[in-house]
Amino acid sequence: MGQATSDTRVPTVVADDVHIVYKVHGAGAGKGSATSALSRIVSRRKSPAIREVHAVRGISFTAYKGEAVGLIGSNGSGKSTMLAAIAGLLPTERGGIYTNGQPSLLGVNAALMNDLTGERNVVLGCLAMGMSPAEVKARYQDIVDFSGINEKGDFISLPMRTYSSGMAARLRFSIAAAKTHDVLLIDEALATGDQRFQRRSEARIRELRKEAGTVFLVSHNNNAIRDTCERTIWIEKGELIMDGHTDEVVRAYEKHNQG
Ligand SMILES: Nc1ncnc2c1ncn2[C@@H]1O[C@H](COP(=O)(O)OP(=O)(O)OP(=O)(O)O)[C@@H](O)[C@H]1O
Repeated sequence: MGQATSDTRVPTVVADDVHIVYKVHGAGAGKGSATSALSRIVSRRKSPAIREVHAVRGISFTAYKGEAVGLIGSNGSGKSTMLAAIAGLLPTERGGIYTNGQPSLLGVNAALMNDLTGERNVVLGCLAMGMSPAEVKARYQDIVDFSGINEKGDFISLPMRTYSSGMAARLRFSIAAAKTHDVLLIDEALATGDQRFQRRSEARIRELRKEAGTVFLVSHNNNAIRDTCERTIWIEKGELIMDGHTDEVVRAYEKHNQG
């Protein structure tokens, strides 16, 4: 008999040689269009009608239940693209992403409705995440309190368009964090909000991890990554540079940025 393996971890996200290509239509093409007039001014070079951006190039990893995984890398390295692909929002050009459980993307662009009040958005957001009306009623006050939206007045009854970007991001996070997620994908949510809110959200992410799922966190804030994730994946130019313990990976990333 061979040696028994004792890996009892449950895989939640498997990325297998993932390639993602954006196809940008109308990049400078089209007779007489504003874009072509503009491109005549800015450049004499003829641009193709469709331009391809190969944003993710052969990334592979497996994430497990109970893990919080940080995604780091410089601007445009492919972190948000990878997150959107895990959420199932972008098709892969090559390779595949397999998820065990429902991924939820909580990002600065999560869909809330600007013309509706914070109150209505909390209810709709919770229903959209699959909560029953009774659950929404039971969780409503906790969500509003967690967001801190009402600390400086009755903002929750005002339309979301009157909120600052930080307030809106806090409300999005609070709605998404009210539910236990199989796979929770967070894009820069911790970078918004004041320090008190950041501490609250970091604590909530730790709870969400204990409650079962896997958390992915994209951030330029290395301290938030250190405090929240014990594993980190570093991406540059769409390629995986390093995948390991957060301390080691962040140290290498910081060293690379200093050099
Ligand atoms: N909708 C899009 N259409 C075309 N190209 C895109 C689109 N979104 C991103 N890209 C390109 O894909 C690459 C990766 O972008 P992505 O937003 O994933 O990077 P990122 O690491 O999240 O960056 P940042 O840290 O600046 O948020 C970049 O070259 C970017 O220009």
